[in-house]
Amino acid sequence: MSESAKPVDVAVGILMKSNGDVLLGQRPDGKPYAGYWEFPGGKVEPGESILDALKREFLEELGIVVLGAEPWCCVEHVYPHAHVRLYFYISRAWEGEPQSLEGQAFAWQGSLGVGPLLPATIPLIEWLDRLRYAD
Ligand SMILES: Nc1nc2c([nH]c(=O)n2[C@H]2C[C@H](O)[C@@H](COP(=O)(O)OP(=O)(O)OP(=O)(O)O)O2)c(=O)[nH]1
Repeated sequence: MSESAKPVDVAVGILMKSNGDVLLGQRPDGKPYAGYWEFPGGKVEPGESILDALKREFLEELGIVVLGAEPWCCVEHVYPHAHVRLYFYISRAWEGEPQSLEGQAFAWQGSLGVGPLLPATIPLIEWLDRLRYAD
C-alpha cells in the first residue's frame, strides 16, 4: 500500500451559536480546493489528540479559544490530493471573536449562503440542519 493511500486525520470544528448559526471559512489560495468553503480545522499532527488539534487550529486560524467541543461524526473521503478522515466536533463554548489570521474569509451562516463547499462536507449540512432546527 502506498503512503498516499493511508488516511490523514483531520480535526474539524463547527462553532454553533445559540440561534443555530455556524461558522464557515474559505480555503485560502495555495491549498487544494482554494476558494471552497469548509468548517475550520486542519490536519492532526503526530502525537496530538484530535481535540488538541482542533484547539490549535482554531487558535492559529481564527484566534479563538475553544472551551469545549463534543465529537459529532466522522467521514472518510478520497480526494485526488489526499485520503482524509474527518473528525467533526461541535462547540457551543468558546472565547473570542473570529479574526482572519491567515487571510481567509469567514462567515456565520444560518441557512447556507456560501459555496461551493468541500465535497466531503456537503452531506453534513443536511444532518446539521436536523440538529440545529430539531425543535
Ligand atoms: N478544515 C476542513 N477540512 C476539510 C473539510 N472537508 C474536507 O474534505 N476537508 C479536507 C480538505 C483537506 O484535504 C483536509 C484538511 O487539510 P488542510 O490542508 O486544510 O489542513 P492544514 O490546515 O493542516 O494544512 P497544511 O498545514 O498542510 O497547509 O481535509 C472541512 O469541512 N473542514
